[in-house]
Amino acid sequence: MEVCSQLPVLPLDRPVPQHVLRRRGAISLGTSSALFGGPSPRQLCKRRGGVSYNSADQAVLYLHLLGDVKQRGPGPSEPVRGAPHSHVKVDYQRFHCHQGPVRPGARGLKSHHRRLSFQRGLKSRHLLQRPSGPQHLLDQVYNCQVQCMLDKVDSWDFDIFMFDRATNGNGLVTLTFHLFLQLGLTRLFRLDPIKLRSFLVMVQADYHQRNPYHNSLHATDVTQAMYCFLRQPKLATTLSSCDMLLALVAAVTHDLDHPGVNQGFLVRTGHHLAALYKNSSVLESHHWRCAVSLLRESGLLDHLPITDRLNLEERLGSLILATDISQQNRYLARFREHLDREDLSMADPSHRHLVLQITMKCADICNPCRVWRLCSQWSSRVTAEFFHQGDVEKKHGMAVSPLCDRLSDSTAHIQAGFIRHVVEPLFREWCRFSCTSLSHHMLAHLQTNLDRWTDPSQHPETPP
Ligand SMILES: Nc1ncnc2c1ncn2[C@@H]1O[C@@H]2COP(=O)(O)O[C@H]2[C@H]1O
Repeated sequence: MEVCSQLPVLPLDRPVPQHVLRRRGAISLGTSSALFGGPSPRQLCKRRGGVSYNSADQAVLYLHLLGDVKQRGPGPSEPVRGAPHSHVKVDYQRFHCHQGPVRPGARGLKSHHRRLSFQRGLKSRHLLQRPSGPQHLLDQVYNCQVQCMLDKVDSWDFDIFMFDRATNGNGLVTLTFHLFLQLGLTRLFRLDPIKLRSFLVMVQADYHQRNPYHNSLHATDVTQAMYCFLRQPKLATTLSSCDMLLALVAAVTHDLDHPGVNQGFLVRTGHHLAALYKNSSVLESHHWRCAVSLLRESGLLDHLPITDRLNLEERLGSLILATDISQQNRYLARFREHLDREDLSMADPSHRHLVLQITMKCADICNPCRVWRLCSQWSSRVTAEFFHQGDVEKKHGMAVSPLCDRLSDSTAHIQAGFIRHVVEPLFREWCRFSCTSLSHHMLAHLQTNLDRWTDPSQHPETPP
């Protein structure tokens, strides 16, 4: 396993700052006693130093030791004298595979598991399993299921909820990594697969899993939709590889660090982000800046010339900002004008960019165009998030935002309005631009779903 060389080292004798803990995680010294099999945690604690890991790199533990330390590594346990102020890198995978000083179930290992994230915990458990156990067979079943699902990742009826369960909540990383390979982007841009994975792990972690709707599952769903759109002939034959790269990165990052409340809430509560972005496209600007910071932190594009990187970052911003739903009419009017004049030229980079913005918008709000089985789940999730915001507003004596009052709004009513006024106008234009079987399929689902939402016999609580 390759080791990232440019990882920042935690300061040796100062406490780990909270922001470093959040991004990189930290493991107490107790863990290192399990690793070295030697001194007790108490003894180690007397020494200064620490153990850290990078949340993006699941294979390596970093030990920072001060003083004269006897170390027994995970391989043949020949004692090694650490130099004062030594900084030791430990191959985390070898640590788990090697059964030497560490026994599964031993105290050190248990505490180790506790401190790992869900994602990393799963991975390490997997590495510890014996090849012949029944759990291992279950893993095989899940791996096969994931592979089978990925083979159909271009299907509009792709069940993202089942995929997320099959990947144990790691759908974003698994699916996006696969799509980078599928589109040949990893090879074309000479992307380091480890950095790509690190980037995606950080992206997934920066979505709030407690949000019913704006979480990593939504980002995965949007990325899968984006892939379906990129495969449409109008795009597949005209977009550059750079456009494709941008489109995937924008889709997967477009709601990063979403707080689960809307811009109006942030403005009215005087949130610092609202002040920072002057009450305009507050959330989208934040998602974009988070995306840029993770791109830079992962070093994914570091090998590209700086001008190309800056240009990519700017265009990424312009795609993410296009998802601001309050600006929909502006984008749609421009798109419609081109379609009416029939002057949209995919050879023109600025026209291609507008098309990408519209594609991004379609991917973002395509959930009502999915088959009912999927669409209804998204509807429940988005309503749950709206109503939760309304509950918070009521609790603090604020005016309840539109669509957020669980006493006077209903899922069916919200969905019917959203489909009629927002989704349908956008997808009608999209269908004019890309008149394919997928576009007709989406419009057909949209109509079926609208019929169900507006059928009073199915939704008796719907206001007339
Ligand atoms: N099924 C849906 N029903 C109602 N609103 C939705 C639905 N899907 C998406 N949205 C809204 O569309 C918005 C698109 O931008 P956001 O992700 O910021 O927030 C999203 C929701 O407010």
